[in-house]
Amino acid sequence: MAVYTHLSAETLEELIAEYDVGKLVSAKGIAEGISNSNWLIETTGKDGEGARFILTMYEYRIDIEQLPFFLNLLDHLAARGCPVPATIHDRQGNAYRDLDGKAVALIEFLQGVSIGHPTAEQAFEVGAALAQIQLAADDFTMTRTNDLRPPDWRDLFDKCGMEAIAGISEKLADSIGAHLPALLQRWPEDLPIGTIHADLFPDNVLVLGNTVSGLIDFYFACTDFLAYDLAVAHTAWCFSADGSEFRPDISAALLKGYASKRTLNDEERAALPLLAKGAAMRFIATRSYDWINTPAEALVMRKNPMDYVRRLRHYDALGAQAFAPLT
Ligand SMILES: Nc1ncnc2c1ncn2[C@@H]1O[C@H](COP(=O)(O)OP(=O)(O)OP(=O)(O)O)[C@@H](O)[C@H]1O
Ligand SMILES: N[C@@H](CCO)C(=O)O
Repeated sequence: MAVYTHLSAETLEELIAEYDVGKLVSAKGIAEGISNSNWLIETTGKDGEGARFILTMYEYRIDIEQLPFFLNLLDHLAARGCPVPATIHDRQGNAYRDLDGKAVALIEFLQGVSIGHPTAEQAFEVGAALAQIQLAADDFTMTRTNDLRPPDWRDLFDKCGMEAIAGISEKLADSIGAHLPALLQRWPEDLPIGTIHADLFPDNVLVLGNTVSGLIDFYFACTDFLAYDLAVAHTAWCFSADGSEFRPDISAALLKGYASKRTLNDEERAALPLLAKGAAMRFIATRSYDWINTPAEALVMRKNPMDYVRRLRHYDALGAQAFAPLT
C-alpha cells in the first residue's frame, strides 16, 4: 500500500485548480511504492481532451529541502528527451506545493509497465537508458551528496546492532563481517562522477515492449560515481528475485546497452566487481535497517536483506567474470 494520507475530493479539486491542467475528473490511490503516497489523477485536460498525471505526496525519508534537486533533475532530463516524467508547475511556477504541511508535486504520467523478468533486449535498453540519463545530466548544475556511501552503511549496521542482525540470520551477520571492512578500506576515490539515479530497480523502470518508456523514482539520485550507478542496476536486474541465480545473458545485455552510449574507462571497468559488492551491501544495509525497524504488522512489505546477501556471494565468487564482456 502506498496511500498514507486521505485527501478529500474537495481538497484534491482545490489543489488541481492551482494547475493549468483542466478540472479534476478522478483520483485513484496507487498501491505500489513504499516511501510516498501516489495518486493517478485524471483531469479534463487543458483543451478538454483529458489528461493523466501522478500526484505524489512526500511522506517520509525525503528531506523537503532536497526536493528542488530531485524535481529540477526530472525537468532537466525530460527537456533533453530522456524518458523521465517532467514535473507540472502550478500557475505561480512552483514545482511543488504545501498541502496541510506536506509537500506535493504533480508529475507527468508515463505509459508502460514494470517488468519482473526482463528479456535480454529489454535489459540492453535499460542499460542504454541509464547511460542516456547520466550523459544528459552532464550539464545539470545542482549536486547532492550520496547519503548511502560505505560509512553510512556501517552507521546503519551500528544502529541495528549485530545481535539484531544475527537475529534475522547468522549468515547475514557473517557476510557483513566478511565484506564490510574491505569495502570501507578499498572503496575508490577518483572514478568519474556525475548525477546518478542510484536505485534503478525494475520497479522504477516502465517499458512498452522493448522500449523504455519511463524511468521513475529519482528520490535516491545524487552525485557519485557513474559506474556505481551501473553496479546498482546490475545487482537489481541480473539475478532471480531472491538472488539465488545469476543471469549472465541479462548481465551481458545490460552492460552492452550501457556501453552502447557511454564508454567506461579502464579504472571503472576494473572497479566494477568491487562497486557491485558495495551496491549489494548498500541494499543489505537499508533492508536490514528497515527489517528491524518496521513492525511485522505494518502495512508496508519488508524487503528481505538475504536476497542481497546471495547476490554478494555471487559477486565474490565470480569476480570480474560477472561483468563480461566489459571486463
Ligand atoms: N510518472 C509516472 N508515470 C506512471 N506511473 C507512475 C509514475 N510515477 C509513479 N508511477 C506509479 O506509481 C508507483 C509508485 O511510484 P514510486 O515507485 O515513485 O513510489 P515510491 O513510494 O516513491 O517508491 P518506493 O517504493 O521506491 O519507495 C509506481 O510503481 C508506478 O506504478
Ligand atoms: N530498491 C530498494 C529500495 C529503495 O532503496 C530495495 O529494493 O531495497
